[in-house]
Amino acid sequence: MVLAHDLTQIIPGKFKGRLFKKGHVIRETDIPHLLNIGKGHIYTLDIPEEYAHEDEAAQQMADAIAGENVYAVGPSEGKMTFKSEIQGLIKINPKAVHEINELQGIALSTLFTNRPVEQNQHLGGIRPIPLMIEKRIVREVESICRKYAYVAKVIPFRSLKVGVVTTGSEVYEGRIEDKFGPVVKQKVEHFGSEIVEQCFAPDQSEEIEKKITYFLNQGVDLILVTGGMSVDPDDRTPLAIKNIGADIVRYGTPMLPGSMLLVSYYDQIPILGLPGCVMHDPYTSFDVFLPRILAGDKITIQDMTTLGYGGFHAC
Ligand SMILES: Nc1nc2c(c(=O)[nH]1)N[C@H]1C(S)=C(S)[C@@H](COP(=O)(O)OP(=O)(O)OC[C@H]3O[C@@H](n4cnc5c(N)ncnc54)[C@H](O)[C@@H]3O)O[C@H]1N2
Ligand code: MOO
Repeated sequence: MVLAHDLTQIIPGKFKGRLFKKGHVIRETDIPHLLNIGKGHIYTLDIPEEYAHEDEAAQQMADAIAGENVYAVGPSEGKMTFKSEIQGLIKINPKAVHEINELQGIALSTLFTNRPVEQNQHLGGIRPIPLMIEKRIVREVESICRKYAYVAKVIPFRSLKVGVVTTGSEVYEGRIEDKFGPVVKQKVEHFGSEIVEQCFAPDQSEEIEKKITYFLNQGVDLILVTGGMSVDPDDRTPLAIKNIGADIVRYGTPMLPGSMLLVSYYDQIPILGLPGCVMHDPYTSFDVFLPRILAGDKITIQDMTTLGYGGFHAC
């Protein structure tokens, strides 16, 4: 007899995958292996006209869901897996995902939207739950996908010229070595952008303003001002950003770490005030907004205020 679907073996901690492939002709020597994974009975294939086999349905739905720069691999065990063609920012439409999952017998699972992804990174997967599913349901998935501009896509990062102003009299006067520059450089370069120059300023608003203005005149695409973001009398960065006339989206971000982050725009140029934790903690609110800015998103106040729910990252 011919197997109607893939058969899965799970050995905890060691293996989870396909032991027998759909279409395999079962031989006598397979029987002990089948019994070892608990299969005393198997399905043979007799699909009514109005139904689609899980593999075929998964493939058809994956084609409808995969948008720009997303491709799908499979089917394996009735599932198609989405992957990214490029490094970029993933955009998932949660409304569409929820609507698809409300259909009987469909499981679509994705990453959260607005996360950076690497080339070939797994983004999600879709499978019908039963072995066969009504073709009508598959068509409904396709029509939901047509209704929205996208369900899943990846936006490439732009290559921006970035200016860094590092504040702190202790660094400016050479009392301590700058540790902020290398961290910010590594993060910016990882996404394919470039720090054109790093300037240093003491804890004086006018000096910080001069350096920000210098970068605006240089025509950089993004300005990062490091340190001086909290409450000491020597923390002058928010004042300096305000004084040069930038529109402050928000000073204070409900995420830990990174609560003292400031996002602002001068014309279209984003100017970010980065608190000390960005230098110290591996994942902060800066890691949320940097990839979005590089992908061309304009950061809104809602983007910032909604970060609190789920925004606690052990700080
Ligand atoms: N009473 C309060 N204390 C703190 C608050 C607060 O709201 N109330 N916020 C905390 C948060 S959150 C953060 S994050 C930190 C740091 O904020 P700052 O951005 O103001 O950091 P600084 O005061 O400029 O420096 C703190 C620390 O880091 C060293 N530093 C700064 N820049 C550099 C550099 N380029 N290279 C090496 N080291 C650097 C600096 O010497 C200080 O030791 O504030 C919390 N506290
Ligand atoms: O800006 Mo601070 O991270 O909340 O540590």
